[in-house]
Amino acid sequence: MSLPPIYLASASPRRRQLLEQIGIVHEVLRVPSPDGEDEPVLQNEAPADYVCRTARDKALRARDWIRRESLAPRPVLAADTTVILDGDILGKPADAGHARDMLRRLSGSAHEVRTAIVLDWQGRLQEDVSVTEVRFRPLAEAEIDAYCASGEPLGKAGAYGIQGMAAIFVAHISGSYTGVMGLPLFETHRLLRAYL
Ligand SMILES: Cc1cn([C@H]2C[C@H](O)[C@@H](COP(=O)(O)OP(=O)(O)OP(=O)(O)O)O2)c(=O)[nH]c1=O
Repeated sequence: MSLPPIYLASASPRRRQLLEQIGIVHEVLRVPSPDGEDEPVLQNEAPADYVCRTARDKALRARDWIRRESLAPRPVLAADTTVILDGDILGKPADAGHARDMLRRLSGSAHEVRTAIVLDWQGRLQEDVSVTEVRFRPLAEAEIDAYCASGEPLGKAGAYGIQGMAAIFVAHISGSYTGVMGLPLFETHRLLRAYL
């Protein structure tokens, strides 16, 4: 069944690649964001709420941008990926030192990766979320250093990319591999098929 073309409101090359993988015709919408950093967490906001709110905010910023720029109306897809360890949100690392701290924490234990997806069409927001448990084997200091020096942790939630060199850290996953990468394809296709 063919789906209409959509806007992908994301600067993430992974999300574009994943959407291409399942043949969804799309145009990348580059909505100017306040800065390239993670949105602040609100007081007493649970990680599960944070990831959904952030994805909704991205979709709503895209809605405003389409209106302001008088772009052709089309469904908008936005997403947010967050790594959660012991109830703490591990966002994108600010620098290599920050990445090293996160990887030390992830070493030898299991964490959760949540990716919220939001579809905005005809004035209504529809959302879904994928939840994946990822377990890292214990990491040696030297491999954490080498991984940080590679630059791969930057721009990625939790300071790693499962699709890159960090694949060798991942002992087990339970959930959605594409969700960890940034766009859960099963849930995304299901959402688009249900509402478009
Ligand atoms: C855990 C993990 C995250 N990531 C990436 C996916 C996301 O790009 C990023 C999480 O940041 P997000 O804030 O979800 O997304 P983004 O800022 O990169 O892009 P945009 O808001 O414009 O859509 O981390 C991986 O590529 N691989 C992984 O294994």
